[in-house]
Amino acid sequence: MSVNPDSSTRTSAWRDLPAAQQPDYPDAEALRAVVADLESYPPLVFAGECDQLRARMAAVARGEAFLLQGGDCAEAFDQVSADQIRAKLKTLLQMSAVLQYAAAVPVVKVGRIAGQYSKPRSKPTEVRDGVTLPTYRGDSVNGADFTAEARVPDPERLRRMYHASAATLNLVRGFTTGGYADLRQVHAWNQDFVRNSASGRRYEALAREIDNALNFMRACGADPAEFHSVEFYSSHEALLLAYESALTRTDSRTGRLYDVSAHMVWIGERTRQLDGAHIAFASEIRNPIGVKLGPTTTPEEALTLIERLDPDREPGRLTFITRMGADRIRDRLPTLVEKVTASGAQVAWVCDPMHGNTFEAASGHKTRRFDDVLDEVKGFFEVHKGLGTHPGGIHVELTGDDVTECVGGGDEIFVDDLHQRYETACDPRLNRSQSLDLAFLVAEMYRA
Ligand SMILES: O=C[C@H](O)[C@H](O)COP(=O)(O)O
Ligand SMILES: C=C(OP(=O)(O)O)C(=O)O
Repeated sequence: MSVNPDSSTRTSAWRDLPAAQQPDYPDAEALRAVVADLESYPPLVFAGECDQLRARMAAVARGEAFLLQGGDCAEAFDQVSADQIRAKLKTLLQMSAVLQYAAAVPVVKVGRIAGQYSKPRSKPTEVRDGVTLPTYRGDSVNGADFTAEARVPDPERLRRMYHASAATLNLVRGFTTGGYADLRQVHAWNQDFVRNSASGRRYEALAREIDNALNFMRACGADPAEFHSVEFYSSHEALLLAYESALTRTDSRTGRLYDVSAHMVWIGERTRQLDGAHIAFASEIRNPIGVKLGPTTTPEEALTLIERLDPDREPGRLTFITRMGADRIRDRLPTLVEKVTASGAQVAWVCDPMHGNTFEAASGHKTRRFDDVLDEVKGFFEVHKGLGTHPGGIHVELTGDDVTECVGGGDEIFVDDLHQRYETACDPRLNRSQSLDLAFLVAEMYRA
């Protein structure tokens, strides 16, 4: 199929370039019709909010704030429910409270949420019991069921992605501004969790301290609006260019193009080719942009990415999300950071400790060791401390549910437990307890 639907008015350079990891739609006309509809739909976010996030990310790049970016590896259409969205949000709010209080740093909160429906894959096909079918590429592309019918890419799924994103974002906005995210709720976020988990109990002790601090401030007459709601932003991988491009709009204030499918989008490790369509697309939009950098990234590539995506060297515009693997971060990251810093660019450096640490357990489950995740974050902090640069944040795959997908953590999950609640649509996520453990440990590292 072509990602070059004629109906678009947003002609741009990316359309003539090779686009990796795009679905092979059997019906080009059906794709064109969906894209035309998407082009007419209202934006999911406002350009002004993207600018606000860019300003927040500029503080991260300058070393004045910390990014917490997290959520599902792959959102799924059948999981757009109040319970699941609330659980994810609660986990992120708890992590953020830990970081803000224990590390005393402003936290920029960004979900992998309300649009994270598309997955780049290592292989185009999957084989089970001798049967070969196209690989599952996320609910925005095809179905996860292992049947020939489910695996056919269906452009109607792009429309469902838009509606699922809109419903999710609507609830997220309700939760974050309607009282649920009020700091007075620090205990409520933990209520269902505290009794049976060590990290829950540790959190509860911290929540009591926050409560005391709030009471003290209130007694002093200070009760700022910032305590009653939370700035929360959405993000996802800008993978499907037909969708992302259909959701670009010209901002009436500035005349610039924004991808209004999310506040921030990132370009993945598999699609960041310098001469490819994804980088060209990202260079044309004004949103804050992330780029994943794996262990093979050369300093020259990083510098060219800066040239393409942040030619004005604007702090907050570009975030490098490194995902090297625990065994390589101390070796690969220093040169990249050194050369980028020497170039004068002020990017935000963020650690994704998940994607370089995946392995297959004997049971066949894809998993990650909590200790490897932690070790990669430690390596990230060590490198930045050594170079005098700012460890700007973490980017994590997590869920608010008590799944058993990653091994280890304080409430330890063993390899033999993986089958119990292995629910991810793609890669293994930290569960709530592991996420909180990570937040406490990161707070300690940041403070140190
Ligand atoms: O989340 C990232 C990728 O989509 C995922 O790691 C790819 O997994 P695969 O190697 O099973 O295709
Ligand atoms: C695919 C992802 O990561 P990466 O591009 O780093 O492999 C992801 O974050 O979902």
